[in-house]
Amino acid sequence: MTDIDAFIAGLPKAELHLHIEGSLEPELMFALAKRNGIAIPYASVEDVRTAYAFSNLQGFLDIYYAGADVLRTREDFHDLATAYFDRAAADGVLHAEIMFDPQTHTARGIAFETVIEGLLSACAQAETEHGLTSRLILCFLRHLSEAEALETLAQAEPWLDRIAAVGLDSSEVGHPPEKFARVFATARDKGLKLVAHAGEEGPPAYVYEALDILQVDRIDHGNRSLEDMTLTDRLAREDMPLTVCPLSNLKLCVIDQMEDHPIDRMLDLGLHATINSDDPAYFGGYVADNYRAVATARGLTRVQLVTLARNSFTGSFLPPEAVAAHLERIDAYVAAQP
Ligand SMILES: Nc1ncnc2[nH]cnc12
Ligand SMILES: [Zn+2]
Repeated sequence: MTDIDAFIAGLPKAELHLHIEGSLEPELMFALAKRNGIAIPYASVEDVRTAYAFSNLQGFLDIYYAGADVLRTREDFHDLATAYFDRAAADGVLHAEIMFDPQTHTARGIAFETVIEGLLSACAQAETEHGLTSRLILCFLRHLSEAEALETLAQAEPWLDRIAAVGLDSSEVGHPPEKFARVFATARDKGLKLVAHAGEEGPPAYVYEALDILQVDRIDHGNRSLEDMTLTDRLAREDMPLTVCPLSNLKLCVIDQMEDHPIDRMLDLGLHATINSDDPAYFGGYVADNYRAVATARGLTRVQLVTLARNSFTGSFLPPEAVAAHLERIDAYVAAQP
């Protein structure tokens, strides 16, 4: 391990953009398929990994939704999230805000309760076993209708005190944030925080809509904001967190090579950028791998890495006193470095 790898592994960090369904490793996919007696269209773990070559977001989503079919019981969701938390804890993650896609499961006849109770029990266990705190973000699939999103929000009603935020994911182009104006207004009225994927493949106009119409608290990805300097100035001025996902950007061809990643440009522009893994089982790495990949390709300094880690806590939905305690942990870690 190089100095910078070790520095990244020990750096206290939060993960703010992680789809729990995207943390389904091929080994667990096979184990759950066996446990639930489900046939899957792959002969081996290697066969699955070979299939994970994507040329855009939709190509990935098709495989990702198919993979989720092995998730059937509360125990499956618990095991999925526990596997993620174990990996995250090993990567120095102290707090994780986890997205889940209930519609991917309710459309297959899996009850909302099964999904969320499995996830919540894993969240409680991660706090006991690793001291890792977490929040849940309920994402609406934007290729489905606003009425279906409202129905999903209604199903979530008994658990709203255990859901931090709602989000918007799936196929971006052709499904602008505006389509979900009423469901986000309803969620805001219920006291939920708001996030949305915007500017991953979609144009800067979608980022404006997420800000002005949905009134989000964070932008997931936001890469294409860099095409519009008026927008980047605004994002910097408003200190709007961007949950950037370098390995995802590479695998989904948002960038051609990691050497082209704009993470340091984002920091130079004063943007509140954070580093995250998005769908680590599909994109080849967890959060520390994402830090390492950009650190190596872009020659990031320790000061820049610390800024990214600080941004992850200040951009989180933790209360101010918890954020302050995490920032102190980062300071103590940095002070203890040789
Ligand atoms: N990167 C991504 N963009 C949109 N929807 C997603 N769902 C899971 N990962 C996603
Ligand atoms: Zn995402």
